[in-house]
Amino acid sequence: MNPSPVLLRNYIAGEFVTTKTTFANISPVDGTLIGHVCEADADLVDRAVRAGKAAQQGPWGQYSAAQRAQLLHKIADGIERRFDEFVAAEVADTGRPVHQARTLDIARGVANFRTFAELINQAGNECFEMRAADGSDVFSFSVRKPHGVVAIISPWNLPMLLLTWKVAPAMACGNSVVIKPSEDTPSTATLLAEVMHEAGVPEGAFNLVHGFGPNSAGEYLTKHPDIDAITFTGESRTGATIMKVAAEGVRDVSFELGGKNAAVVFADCDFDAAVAGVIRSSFTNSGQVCLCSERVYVERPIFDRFVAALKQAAENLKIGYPDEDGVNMGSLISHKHRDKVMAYFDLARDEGAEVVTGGGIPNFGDERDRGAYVQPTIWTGLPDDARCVREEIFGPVCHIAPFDTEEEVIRRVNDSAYGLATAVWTRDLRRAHSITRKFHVGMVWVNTWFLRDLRTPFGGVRLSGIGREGGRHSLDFYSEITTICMHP
Ligand SMILES: NC(=O)c1ccc[n+]([C@@H]2O[C@H](COP(=O)([O-])OP(=O)(O)OC[C@H]3O[C@@H](n4cnc5c(N)ncnc54)[C@H](O)[C@@H]3O)[C@@H](O)[C@H]2O)c1
Ligand SMILES: N/C(=C\C=C\C=O)C(=O)O
Repeated sequence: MNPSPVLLRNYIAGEFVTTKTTFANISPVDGTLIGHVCEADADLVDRAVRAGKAAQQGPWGQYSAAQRAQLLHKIADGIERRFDEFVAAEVADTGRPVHQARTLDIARGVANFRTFAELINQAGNECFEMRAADGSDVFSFSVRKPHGVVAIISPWNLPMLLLTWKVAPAMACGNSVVIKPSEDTPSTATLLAEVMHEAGVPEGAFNLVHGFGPNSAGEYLTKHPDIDAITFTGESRTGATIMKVAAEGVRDVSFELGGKNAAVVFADCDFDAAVAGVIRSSFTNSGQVCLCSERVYVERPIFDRFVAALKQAAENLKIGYPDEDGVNMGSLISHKHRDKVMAYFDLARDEGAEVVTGGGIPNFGDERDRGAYVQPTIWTGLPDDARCVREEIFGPVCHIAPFDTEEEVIRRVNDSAYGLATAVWTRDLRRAHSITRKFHVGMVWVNTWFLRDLRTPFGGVRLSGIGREGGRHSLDFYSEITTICMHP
């Protein structure tokens, strides 16, 4: 049972703002009311964007890169000071294990601010020298300036991690931001606004509006003519909708979208490590990670043994309350999302899948039966053109199939409308080097998964996204660059 319901407010021009229209925030663990959220209407979104624009002409627009870096470290300090509150808020909204919220979600929130504080402080700009036709030595150099006001729209699966992955570089580059978190996970974004306020972020530099997508804050924000760039993380079809809106005014976009990622397990792999790795890549966060492996291909000589081992490992996963000792998996984000996942469980049977394990809803015999839990599920026996093998499900489920040659598995992995991430398990270094570049994806992990160096480019191809963020790639997206040519 959650403590007394809280009221989550918007944050605009340095002030917390309530609204008459609110929506409920419901716990996915037991269906109880966590609190109410103040929904921003078009006027309030307009106020937020205007505050962001005004901030560019005020003190925030005068901050040097070093001053912005210092402020980002102060924000990271503020999150660390309230770390347990952020963990509790993320767990309340999502039902995830406390351990994951501590070691992944909130820890990455701090790391994102610290990483981009360092990067903006060290970032140099290009400078070239040439001899002009008149014999003069000419210097051409570039300078970075902010776009202005950046709309940041984030999803519910890794709320704090993904929101700060965008807020940190956007502010590092001097932009004002208006954030619109998912309606399913409003709590840590609201805590972040409190930390921004406590850190003394100049008014209008950071603004928060709560609401939904269509005909609500999300749409009002992306359609606002004073939004200079849009960074969005979410479903591919939502990205397509936002891209059409961004075309009005030709605004820059950065999209991190859906995936139908593959894990490829060769017979020469470290078997136990590969089993543990595929369990992680299929069931972390109840499979609600864009990078999760919903397709698993195993070289035929070890296929039967691997299926049996993966089945056993999946059945050993502890599903339960977020704060239970040793819990590995929590609930899905909502009943609505669970209905979507369960519809795929039914579809898989209709498409002829063999259910190796799972496929249903766990029976706890307590209030968790009012939550949004599903069983970790493994299928086999489906053809590559089955919908369950081609469409993103975004739950704790994977389909496992045998393969015989490298050429075959590369072709099958690439036979997808998505292209986000692939995980490869092999001890053969030659093979690892030769096949990894042949996958049409944004990222490939070898003998690991979701291990992140925040300086590297992150993003997807095809329906999985547009652009790359991470390291200087973020600085390039969140900056306008002017090239200046100096003739003596
Ligand atoms: N590639 C990545 O890095 C990455 C990371 C996380 C999640 N995702 C993807 O996100 C999806 C799950 O997240 P979700 O269900 O929150 O996605 P979603 O697209 O339903 O919503 C994402 C955000 O967009 C807002 N939104 C929805 N419609 C909008 C519109 N028309 N205009 C403006 N805003 C709108 C929502 O309110 C929410 O804040 C999955 O497909 C997952 O693969 C991708
Ligand atoms: N963008 C990142 C992760 C995305 C996870 C998708 O659910 C990251 O690790 O920076």
